[in-house]
Amino acid sequence: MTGATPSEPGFRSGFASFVGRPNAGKSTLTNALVGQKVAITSDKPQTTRTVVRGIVHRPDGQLVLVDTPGLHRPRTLLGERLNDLVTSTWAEVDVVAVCFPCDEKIGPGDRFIVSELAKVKRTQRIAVATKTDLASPDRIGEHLLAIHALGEEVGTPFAEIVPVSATAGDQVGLLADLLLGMLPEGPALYPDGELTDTPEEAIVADLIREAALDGVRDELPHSIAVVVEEMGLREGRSADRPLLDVHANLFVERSSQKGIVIGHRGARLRDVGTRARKSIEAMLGTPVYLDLHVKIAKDWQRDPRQLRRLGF
Ligand SMILES: Nc1nc2c(ncn2[C@@H]2O[C@H](COP(=O)(O)OP(=O)(O)OP(=O)(O)O)[C@@H](O)[C@H]2O)c(=O)[nH]1
Repeated sequence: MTGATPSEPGFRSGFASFVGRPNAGKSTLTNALVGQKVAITSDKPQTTRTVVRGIVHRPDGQLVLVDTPGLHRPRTLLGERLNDLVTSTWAEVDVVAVCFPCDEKIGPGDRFIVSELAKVKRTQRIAVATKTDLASPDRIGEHLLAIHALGEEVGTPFAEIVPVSATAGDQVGLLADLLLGMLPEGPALYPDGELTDTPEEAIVADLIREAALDGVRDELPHSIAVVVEEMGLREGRSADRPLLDVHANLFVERSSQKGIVIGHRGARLRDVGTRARKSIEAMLGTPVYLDLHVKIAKDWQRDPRQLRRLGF
């Protein structure tokens, strides 16, 4: 199979999705497999709102990773929509890989996800024990047994259980081999070299949101949305000195939150802008002028009209 070209028999292609409780390491694993930062990571739970696809290109196949938000008990309209998005994604992919972080015990949240997943019939499922670098070998062994027991308990045993560390790069290649082997034979779905089909605006919005969330300890984890209003190369610049103009709005729910985001005399917003600009530049390889405004969209998580406007 190795060495097959995208049109040859033996070439495999398809979709896989990482699921798991918030902070399980799904985005980091997607990035490690793709080899470039495409999905946002954050030490705050539930930040992955956009479905971002990372694409792993190999001589013997093409693996498209669909990065879904974490499933959680819905408390708002946004929460319900996110859960719908998660389950409909599961039914459309070839493999779902459930991530269980080694530094945390299996809990009711994991059981909920696995029993929801058991209802999706066609999809193959494997388990990934993530963050092995944070646990002792004994603890990892215990964790693998607990994952196995959970699969048995819900009546849908995992086809494989793979321990990995995305940050240390441990077993990431093996996981890629395994996922690829589970895909059907078929031609490449995306052109070679393409890493993601998410519009650049969405990636840029995620990077700005990531910068804005960073350091706001517990004040507003779920209350920030970013919309890129306009993005384009500035006219009149020579080809060797391009400048990308990005105009974005950062939405919060209340004026108290606006104060937190902006900071004393705008210091925090300036800092967010600088960090966001640097990560956009690193991602797109072009100098960026970032024009960032903070706006209030009152209770946007509960308002269908606002949700639509903000792209949910
Ligand atoms: N030490 C270690 N940390 C990791 C590893 N993978 C992820 N992390 C960290 O765990 C945290 C959560 O990782 P994410 O990849 O954002 O988790 P996620 O499952 O996508 O989270 P949500 O978007 O909230 O669902 C981040 O601080 C990561 O840096 C790993 O292999 N080792």
